[in-house]
Amino acid sequence: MTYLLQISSIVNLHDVTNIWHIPLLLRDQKAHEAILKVLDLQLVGKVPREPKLAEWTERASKFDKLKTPVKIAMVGKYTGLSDSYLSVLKALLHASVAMERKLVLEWVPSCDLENSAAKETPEAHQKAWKLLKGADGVLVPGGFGDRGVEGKILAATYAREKNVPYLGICLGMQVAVIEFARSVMKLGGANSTEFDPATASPCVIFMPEGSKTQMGATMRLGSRRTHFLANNCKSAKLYGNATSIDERHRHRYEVNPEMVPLLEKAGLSFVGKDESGRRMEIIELPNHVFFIGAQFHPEFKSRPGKPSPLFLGLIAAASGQLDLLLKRSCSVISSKPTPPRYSTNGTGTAVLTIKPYPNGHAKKALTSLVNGCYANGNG
Ligand SMILES: NC(=O)CC[C@H](N)C(=O)O
Repeated sequence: MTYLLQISSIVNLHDVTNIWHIPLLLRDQKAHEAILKVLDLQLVGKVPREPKLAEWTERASKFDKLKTPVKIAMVGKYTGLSDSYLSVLKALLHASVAMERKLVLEWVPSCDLENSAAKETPEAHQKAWKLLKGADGVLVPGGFGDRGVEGKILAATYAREKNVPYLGICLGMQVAVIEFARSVMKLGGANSTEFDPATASPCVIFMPEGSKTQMGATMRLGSRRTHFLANNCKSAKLYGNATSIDERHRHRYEVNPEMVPLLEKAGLSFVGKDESGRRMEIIELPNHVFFIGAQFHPEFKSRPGKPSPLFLGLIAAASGQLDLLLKRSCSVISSKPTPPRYSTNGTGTAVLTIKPYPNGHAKKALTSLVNGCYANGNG
């Protein structure tokens, strides 16, 4: 069979400084017109509308110009395979762009932080700790299985004790709870039953409605509602003083509701819960510069022009801009929500000029944002 390919249907995508330039290359070569033609979606007698890419263009070109770095240590298991954490990586990039910082990501294999690595692989151990200690912020992403968990717990201890900004996602929140129980409440053997089914202090447990024998379709998945219980907490402010938010989930274990009163008494705040009030969604340490854990995955809803509020908070805290961000975020929300908008104040510092969208998801792309830039230029 012979296909006739129209010359107008051939586009050339050469290497660009960052991936956000690609839609612009497509537009320049009128790829949108070719696609509409092939799909027979052209309006008769009308010229195809030009794609609205002004904000996108601004972001793509500013992306290339960012200089001030923000260094984030990503403490995980598959640090050799960045694609395993692609959504997290992109969410960090979106937030860095919004906060006008060049993202420098340090991959820290959690196993290498563990005490056993000091003997077995001393060089890797030293390197991992050097990377962690050199970072402006720490992120512990989601994960399954016990390999490297003790290293993640050590990273949480480090961030808590040294007042280094910390964002824990799903497993990253669970390890922060385990760490708090062990170090602050002195419950030495505290653990998740995922890693130690016989632990005497099960601060993270298997969810009652789950099934251990049937792995398919038994996870708590998808979009669920979180209700904020304290509106003076950082996360509620970051979400524009929202009373509730919808974020996406993917987990089998949860913070043990029976242990919550004890954890709270010892100083850990559970600021977001599900509608039943028994399922913990967000933790915070009130006296820490930024120590937040979320049972959900905020990275899944992050977009280039509307960064996830929790990622924005991490990057803001890691770059000394959190106070400013929170001050603006907690101003009165109008009945008609508007997206957060930033401009520069001439010193390269981001200034939030418009109140955030209450559910944390801006309806349109942020304007006046200078770029964040991940080292490989991809994003
Ligand atoms: N996505 C995750 O991080 C899951 C965390 C943990 N393994 C659980 O199933 O609850």
